[in-house]
Amino acid sequence: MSLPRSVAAHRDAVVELLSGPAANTATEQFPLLEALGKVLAVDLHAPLSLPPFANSQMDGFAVNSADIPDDGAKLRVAAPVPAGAAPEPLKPGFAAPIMTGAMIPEGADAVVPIERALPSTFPNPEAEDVDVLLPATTPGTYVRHIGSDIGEGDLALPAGTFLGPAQLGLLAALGLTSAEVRKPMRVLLVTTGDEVLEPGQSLTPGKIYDSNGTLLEASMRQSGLDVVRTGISDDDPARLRAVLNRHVASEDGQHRVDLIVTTGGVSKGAYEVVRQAMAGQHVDFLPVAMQPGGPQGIGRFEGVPFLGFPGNPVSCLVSYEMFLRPALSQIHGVPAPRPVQRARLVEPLHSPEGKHQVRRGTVLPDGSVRMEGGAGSHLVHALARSNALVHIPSDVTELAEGSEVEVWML
Ligand SMILES: Nc1nc2c(c(=O)[nH]1)N[C@H]1C(S)=C(S)[C@@H](COP(=O)(O)OP(=O)(O)OC[C@H]3O[C@@H](n4cnc5c(N)ncnc54)[C@H](O)[C@@H]3O)O[C@H]1N2
Ligand code: MOO
Repeated sequence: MSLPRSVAAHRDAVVELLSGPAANTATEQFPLLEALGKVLAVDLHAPLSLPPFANSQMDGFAVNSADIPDDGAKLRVAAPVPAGAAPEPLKPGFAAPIMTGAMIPEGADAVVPIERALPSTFPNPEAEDVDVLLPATTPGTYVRHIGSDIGEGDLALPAGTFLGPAQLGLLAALGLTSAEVRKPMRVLLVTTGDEVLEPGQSLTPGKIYDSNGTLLEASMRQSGLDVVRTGISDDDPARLRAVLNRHVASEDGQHRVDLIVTTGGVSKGAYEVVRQAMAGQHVDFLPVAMQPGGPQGIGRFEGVPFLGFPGNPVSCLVSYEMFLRPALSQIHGVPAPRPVQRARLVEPLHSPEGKHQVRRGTVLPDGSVRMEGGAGSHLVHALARSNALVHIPSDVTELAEGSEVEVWML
């Protein structure tokens, strides 16, 4: 039996597997919301400045600060400036009621908030010859200057940026309706097992529902991947091979998927469908010194990169988080790596010798971490309560309460 491979060595192998000539350099234009979770293909320069005009940060009075000496001044109230209006220039000695977001009139250089005015309420807009007493202010106070967020022509987002809510919000603020994105990497995801049923079917003795498909497709979609599902494969290797062949069949020399991920059928049972289906392919099945997620398959099926994750749901999630997700981050810059923190254990822990253990836990507001469930890789409920992966290095077998561990925030 081969010696277990270290977690780092297996991650390197996954990086190498996926680092070949870029499978897909094509780009596509997507409407903004459909670009969510995808990667910007080009450097994007701002077509306009933000803010596009100087505007008020407060409800108050737009003034020329030079009109108000240190001990304040009474100014004549000008026509009000609501948000959305293009105001008249401000005359000397006047103060214009102005609302948050409204354009600063020419001739004004500061805003005095309404709370600091006397009286501290806006006059009736119909009333004529009304005065207001205002304190001194300095140029620029409560003014949001044109281009103070980004200037027209400046780099708004570099190529390679992951488009999340904030980035799409920026594109919308710039008036854009679509984005040119990298055609996402396409993954064929196949869950396997005679015992596994689609959720929604009626559960008969000995069967369980497929959680791996949903868990991994959700993980992959969050990382911006395009996921193709085949339905659950039973334990017949010939049928699984046929399914894989159908999906990798070349079109004009182009593979239809960039990566195959399977779950289950990789360990030492009598019916290991994935192992059997890969006979004759350049695929290794090997133990990685990690728990859960020990048994792993890696290689190429008909030339297409292949990863075989073990069948237990938590093993699948941990395999994804420990190998595929970091490899994508390293190669493509997206998704962003999981935030890494240190946290204090609220309880003592044991860990098997020679294996990097990845437990699931909840990082609490005081910086400590509570384990959710035990080490078992079938504990999906405990996983669903967790917000972090808790790492216990392979050379550590005992940790006392209060010990510091590395956690990855999910
Ligand atoms: N004699 C040994 N037995 C096992 C070993 C070992 O080293 N020697 N390793 C154990 C470990 S660790 C793992 S992990 C599993 C890996 O097994 P497989 O990848 O072959 O997966 P299966 O046997 O098909 O399934 C394992 C487990 O997961 C459940 N499962 C499978 N698919 C799904 C799915 N889509 N959704 C939800 N649950 C699923 C399946 O019913 C099994 O309970 O092997 C151990 N055994
Ligand atoms: O490695 Mo298995 O994934 O512990 O259950």
